[in-house]
Amino acid sequence: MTAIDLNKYGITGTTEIVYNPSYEMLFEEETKEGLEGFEVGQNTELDAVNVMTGIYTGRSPKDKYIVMDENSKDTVWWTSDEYKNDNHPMSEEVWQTVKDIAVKELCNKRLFVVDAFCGANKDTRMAIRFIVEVAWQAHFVKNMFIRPTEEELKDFTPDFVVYNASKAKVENYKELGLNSETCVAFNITSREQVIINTWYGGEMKKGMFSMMNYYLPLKGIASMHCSANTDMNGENTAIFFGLSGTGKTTLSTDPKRLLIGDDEHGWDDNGVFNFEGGCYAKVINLDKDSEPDIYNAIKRNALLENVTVDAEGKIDFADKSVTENTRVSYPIDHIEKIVRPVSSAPAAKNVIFLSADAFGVLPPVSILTPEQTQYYFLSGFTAKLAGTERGITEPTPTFSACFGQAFLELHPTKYAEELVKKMEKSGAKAYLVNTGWNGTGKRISIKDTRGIIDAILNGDIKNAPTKTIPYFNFEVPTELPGVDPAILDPRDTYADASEWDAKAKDLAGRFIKNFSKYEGNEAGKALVAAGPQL
Ligand SMILES: Nc1ncnc2c1ncn2[C@@H]1O[C@H](COP(=O)(O)OP(=O)(O)OP(=O)(O)O)[C@@H](O)[C@H]1O
Ligand SMILES: O=C([O-])CC(=O)C(=O)O
Ligand SMILES: [Mn+2]
Repeated sequence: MTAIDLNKYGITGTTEIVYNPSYEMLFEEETKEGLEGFEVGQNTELDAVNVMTGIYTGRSPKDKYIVMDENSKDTVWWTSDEYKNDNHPMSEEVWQTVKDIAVKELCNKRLFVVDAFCGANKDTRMAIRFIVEVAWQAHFVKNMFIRPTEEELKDFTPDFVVYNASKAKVENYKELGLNSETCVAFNITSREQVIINTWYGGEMKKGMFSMMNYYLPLKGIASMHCSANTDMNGENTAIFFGLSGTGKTTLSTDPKRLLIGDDEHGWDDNGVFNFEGGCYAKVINLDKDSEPDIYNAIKRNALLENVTVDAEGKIDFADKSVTENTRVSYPIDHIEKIVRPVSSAPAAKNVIFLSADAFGVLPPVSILTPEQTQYYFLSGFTAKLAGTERGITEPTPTFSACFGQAFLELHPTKYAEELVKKMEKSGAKAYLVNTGWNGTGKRISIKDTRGIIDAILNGDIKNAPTKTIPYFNFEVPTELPGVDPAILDPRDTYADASEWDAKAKDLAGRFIKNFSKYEGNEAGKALVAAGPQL
């Protein structure tokens, strides 16, 4: 076993280091006698362990901080009154205090240390060292990040260190001017992340994604919250942007194509590459027949989170009593059709923006002009359903720049600039795909959406007859093979088209209002004409 010295991080008195545990070892650790509380894992009928992640079953953006220092002060896109975001500044003094809390928590313990990579390309990847107390957190990062070979581990020198002190609390947070006892802080200069009082693994996954989003665009590489796949020859690459729940994981897992990755990618002069070594799929209401590949990926070494499991290990995927955000992480090779051995492929030819529109306004597919591409990328629209089940209340519109505002460390226009450059070079076309609702009150079926995606990827959409949708000026096909023609013009899904009209005007107004934050400069102003018009 590689000798790891934690003293240099200030972590002293370590009783044992479990270094890069094997999957067998993780299974033993997660299910061994004597574990308590949220450390307990339970094996299930699918032979994957399920864990409860604790109070936090999702990320905590209000507790996210970045150290403001000489290096970061003029580069990071800080939150401001004009444009609020999740990049809250932290002073170097407060950073030292929270780091001390984390280090103290990790002293005199038996710890798991996982060394892994973020980024499939050797020249731009980050070597990350995760120091955690909880076995399943080690399992989560082993699944989600790129697992080094024995050879790579021999001379592994971390570029970034993550101190996960999920069991600690920032007791004096008020005094420190922080939001709560929970803290997720990044130091871009010393290249460290500190996590306190949240057990949720997504803070490590999306934390390192945020760091890639900082470092890569500054090197001229696009860094994107998207899934990606390519054809069986590894030639016709597509990327799928979208906020949570819009279908990145579902639609990129396609038995006809090779998966590159389901959530985080870079795009450099050689093409599109995955940051991750695994996938993180939603499992709420997971259906074996409509999503066989994801279902079959749930086996030994996959890790379920917050799923309801009975004493015999029987899983109830329909139960959302713990959270709607039930998940499974699995190493990417649990999916059969993937790009091997490195998760990368040539530049994308098709760029798809996924939006789950709960207003029932957006067409299921729109062909975007280059200007519309920029406008809708910067807008990053999706809608969440407020009410859970019956009696749908108000849909909640979300405008999240670049379909991933929570993870952007630079100004959104920087990501748009890099994407446009790459798209121009490869001659890529962009489409806006509504995976949400229409006038029927039902969600557009996965079958119809898959038919639309197929038509984009095999070029059928280029030969389809089209029409223009008012207010948005979207060009939409009127027929596509394998897609119900009655849904392609959203107005046709309403008993009375004037209903669509009223909702469309309302949504157009929301876009216009949201976009005003980009109108401070000439480039932003120039894009207004590409957006909805009232
Ligand atoms: N037409 C549709 N297209 C895509 N997904 C759909 C559609 N209708 C229903 N769904 C459901 O919506 C969910 C999409 O979730 P998915 O995990 O693919 O989103 P995601 O974009 O990967 O989110 P995250 O960023 O949180 O991982 C799935 O549960 C899927 O079954
Ligand atoms: O990490 C994920 O896949 C879920 C996600 O996008 C988020 O954290 O908002
Ligand atoms: Mn996903």
